Amino acid sequence: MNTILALKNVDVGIEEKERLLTINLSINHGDKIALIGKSGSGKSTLIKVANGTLTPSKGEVLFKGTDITKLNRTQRSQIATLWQDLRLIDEISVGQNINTGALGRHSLFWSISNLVGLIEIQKCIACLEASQLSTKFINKRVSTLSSGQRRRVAIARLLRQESELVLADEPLADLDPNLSEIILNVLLKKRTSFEIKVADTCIISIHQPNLIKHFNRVVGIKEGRIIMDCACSNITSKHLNRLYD
Ligand SMILES: Nc1ncnc2c1ncn2[C@@H]1O[C@H](COP(=O)(O)OP(=O)(O)OP(=O)(O)O)[C@@H](O)[C@H]1O
Repeated sequence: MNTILALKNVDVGIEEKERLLTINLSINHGDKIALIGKSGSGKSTLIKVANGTLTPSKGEVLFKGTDITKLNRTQRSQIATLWQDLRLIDEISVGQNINTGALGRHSLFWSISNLVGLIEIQKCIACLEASQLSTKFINKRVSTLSSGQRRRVAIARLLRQESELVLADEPLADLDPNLSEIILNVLLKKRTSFEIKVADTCIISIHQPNLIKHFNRVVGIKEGRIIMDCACSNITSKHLNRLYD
């Protein structure tokens, strides 16, 4: 099994409130993981630990065998995150925001050029199309967009990173059912007609249990502990009741 990311005996928040407890999770190349659980169960916390921005109080996180805190810039750029709060830059355009997804692969000169004016427009257009946003948005400021449009800009930025691993925290929030299904199919690489490389491996937190059939693995969190980790074909209503009661 080709493990991309491993969380080993991870605890978060011992001194305050416990947010994650004894998390052991191996993510293998090609896994498409639905991360589910009640609000406040620890999904966002797990995603932040998995991308290295939140340091566990105990345990370790390894990306392809290397301690996540010791990754260089190129290795780090292989992990793309869609943040729950999106973290878009209101003052620049949609296209420029999308390009920030590629900063990890480029020089400081490239970053500055992107701030002066939009560059590599074709790549931005491919990401916009994959995110189901019209190219007419490319020069608009993100501050003028609706919440669902902003989320899709963040998804386009995620795709622009062309990473090996995607960690997406509620990418389908604010989206209607039709768009949710299309975007999910893009993130799961089931819809591939775009000029953009999509990661083979992903963890996607969702609040819609009816969508777990699209994934091949389901991880369920309850009160900071993983209480379910299995193939989605094995999930029963009993599992879901236990998770959400
Ligand atoms: N910055 C923080 N400092 C301290 N505790 C936090 C912080 N962020 C979250 N928590 C707590 O950690 C627990 C898990 O929160 P988390 O955001 O990971 O849940 P979640 O499953 O993503 O919830 P939701 O579905 O509502 O987004 C909650 O009890 C929350 O109050």
